This record gives sequence, structure tokens and C-alpha cells, in this order.
Amino acid sequence: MELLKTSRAEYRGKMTKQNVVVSDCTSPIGKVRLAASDSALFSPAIPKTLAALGGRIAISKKKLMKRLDTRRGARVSTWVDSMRDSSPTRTKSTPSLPETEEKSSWILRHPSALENFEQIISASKGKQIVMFLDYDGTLSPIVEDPDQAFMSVEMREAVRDVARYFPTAIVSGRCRDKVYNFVRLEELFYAGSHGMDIKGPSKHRKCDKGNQAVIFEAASEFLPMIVEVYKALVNEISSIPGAKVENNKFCLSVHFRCVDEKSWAALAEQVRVVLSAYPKLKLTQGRKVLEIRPTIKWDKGKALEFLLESLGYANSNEVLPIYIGDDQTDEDAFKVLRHNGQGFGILVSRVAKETSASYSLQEPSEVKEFLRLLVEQESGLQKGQDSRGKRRGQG
Ligand SMILES: O=P(O)(O)OC[C@H]1O[C@H](O[C@H]2O[C@H](CO)[C@@H](O)[C@H](O)[C@H]2O)[C@H](O)[C@@H](O)[C@@H]1O
Repeated sequence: MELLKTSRAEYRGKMTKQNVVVSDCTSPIGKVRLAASDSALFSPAIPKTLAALGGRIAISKKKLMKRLDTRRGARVSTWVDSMRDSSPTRTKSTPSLPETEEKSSWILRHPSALENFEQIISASKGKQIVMFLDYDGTLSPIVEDPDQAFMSVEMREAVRDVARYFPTAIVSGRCRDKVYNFVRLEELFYAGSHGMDIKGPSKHRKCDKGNQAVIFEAASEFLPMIVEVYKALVNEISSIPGAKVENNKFCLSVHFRCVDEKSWAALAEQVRVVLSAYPKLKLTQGRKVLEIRPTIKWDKGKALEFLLESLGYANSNEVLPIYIGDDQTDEDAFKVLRHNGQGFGILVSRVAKETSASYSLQEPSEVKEFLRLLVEQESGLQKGQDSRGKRRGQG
């Protein structure tokens, strides 16, 4: 079997303005400006910054330290607010009137993909559907222990059936091996570590590249750093009950689902302290999880584009990509689809959320239903074509 192994640098040749390392370690003045504008949560180590600033600014070292401390405190508390805001996992049993109104206007903007199934099907006429599926919260229900997030047998069957008709990829924040162990379907593409680690099946009937396996790593050079930060974080957060660090190969997840809310600020501060020594890593958020990843311009949206290109559908009008996901990190893929005016993003959520997705589904059981409908539709179409073909043969 021939391998199509692509590195980020090689891929850069094809896709313009990508993969730029955002963090500039060579300019301490620039760094201070970056921290002051609060565009990053974490500032670099202070002593180094102060030394580099030397006599360039007219305030005392003590005052500057105090200002930086205040800023850091403010940033951690902003971060804790954001940890609260980004975890709207439960709906109240009796929502208040404004909430009901908000939900109904939201659902008009992001209607149910089940109730609007015909619309989606009519948009797919004459096009090849390519299916992208997030894992946690989309194919498996959210549970307290990340190691127990199993998908149901029925969901696996639905995904297997979909992959019979359409090229299908799992795009996850988890490391590729782990998500493969949950899904266990060889015929799929897997994009782990938020799309930074991609591997395709050795053979796919829809793949133009024939007998080649697609392999892509976007951030190999960050591996040693990620291992180092993983160890430091495990060590630091061991004092916080319920906190857990998950090693996702090219990124890390710091889980706070089982941490008492009173300890969220302490947890955020510990993460800040560890990350302050690693300006080339950045922090994003998911559902009760802080995600640490390289500051490269690569995300689930870029993974989607890469996979479409690998399948021979770059800039093609003959494809209808459908991406289903529940998380903040899936928004990168929804944005790409919206921006390219290509296919549909479907957000899995029970609550109204800011999203670039076109449609919505409430929970994984609705995702399963949607996949089943797609399979029924496609198998019906193919049977129809077969019998028409036979009739023509007989006549
Ligand atoms: O991109 P995804 O496949 O959605 O992965 C995102 C993160 O999912 C997992 O965490 C989430 O699910 C856990 C199990 O249900 C839950 O305990 C946690 O609170 C959620 O954030 C996974 O453990 C992370 O590593 C992924 O980054």
C-alpha cells in the first residue's frame, strides 16, 4: 500500500496563508502589547519580559509587576466567567418566557435538520455527500468520565451504514487512536487532535487517490512540548479534586466537569502558570474543558478542507459536505462551510447558542435518526436506479 504522507509544510504549498505560527517570541515589546490588549489569556514569563524591556518605559519595575499581576488576575477571572458561559449543558424544566422566545427565534435561524430533511436532500441532488462527524456530544452522550464516553451499538451501525454510501470522517479533539478505539470502523477517515492528525482508510471507493492512505500531521514539532506540558499540568492540578488532564497527542484537555465551581479559578490560575512558559501554545474552550493546543492556524475547518481536497473535491460544485458537531471547536468547520457557500453545518444543541451552523439537532439520538434517514434515502435511490437499469436491460 502506498502512503500519501503530507506534512503541514508540504500542504502549505497548496493552501495559501496557512500554518503561520502566531506567537512571535522575538519581540518582547510586542509581547507586552499583546498581553495588554488581552488578545491572549496568558502572558509570557514576567522576569524575561522585564529584563528585555530594560529602560524603555518610564515606570518602576514594582509598579509594572503590580499592573501585570492585576491584569493576570483580571484575565483569570474573565476566563472563569467564560468557563461558566461555555458550559450550558442543561435545560431548565420550565424555561422563563425570554428564554422560550430566544429559543424559538434561534430555531427559526437554525431549524431542525430532521424537520427540514427534504430541503437538505434537494440540495444534495447531483452532488456527492461527504459526511463529517464530531465524536463527543455528537455520536456519544456527554458523560462525567471521558474514558467512558462510549457510542451505542445502534449509533455505530448508523455510522457504518452512512459510510457505505458517503465518504465519512470523524473529526475530534481526542487523539486519533483514542477516537478510533471508540468508533472502531476501519472504513472511515479519522482526524484527531482537532484535525491536526489525519488518517484515512487504505482504500475508499469514493476516494480519487485510489489505493493510497491519506496521512497528515499538522504539528509534529510540538510533540515534545506537549509531553512536557502534560507532565507539568498533571503535577500542578493533582491538588484540585476532580480535575483531570487528558493527553490528546497534539493537544491537551484539562477537564473541570467534576471540579467544584469554587475551585475553577484556582484551576485556571494553575493552567495559566504552567502555560506562561509556553507562548507557542494557546488555550481554547470546549464543554467543561480547557483545550491547550499549538498556536498554528490549523483547526477542524482546515481538516475539513484538507479531507475534501484529498477526496478530489477541492473547489468542486459536485460535493455537498455535511458537518455535524456540538462544540465550540466545531464552529471552525461550520464557518468554512458557510464562507464557501458549500454544504451545511449542523449544530447539536438543546440550547440556543451563537453558531455558524445552518441547521440544528437536539442530541445524539437525533443525529442517529438523521444518519438513518440519509441511508434510507440513498439506498432507496440506488434501488430505484438498479431496477430502472434492469427494466431497460430487459426491454
Ligand atoms: O471534538 P470532540 O470529539 O467533541 O472532543 C472534544 C472533547 O471531548 C471530550 O470531552 C468532552 O466529553 C467528555 C465525555 O463525555 C466530557 O466528560 C467532557 O466534559 C467534555 O468536554 C474529550 O474528553 C476531550 O479530550 C475532547 O477534547
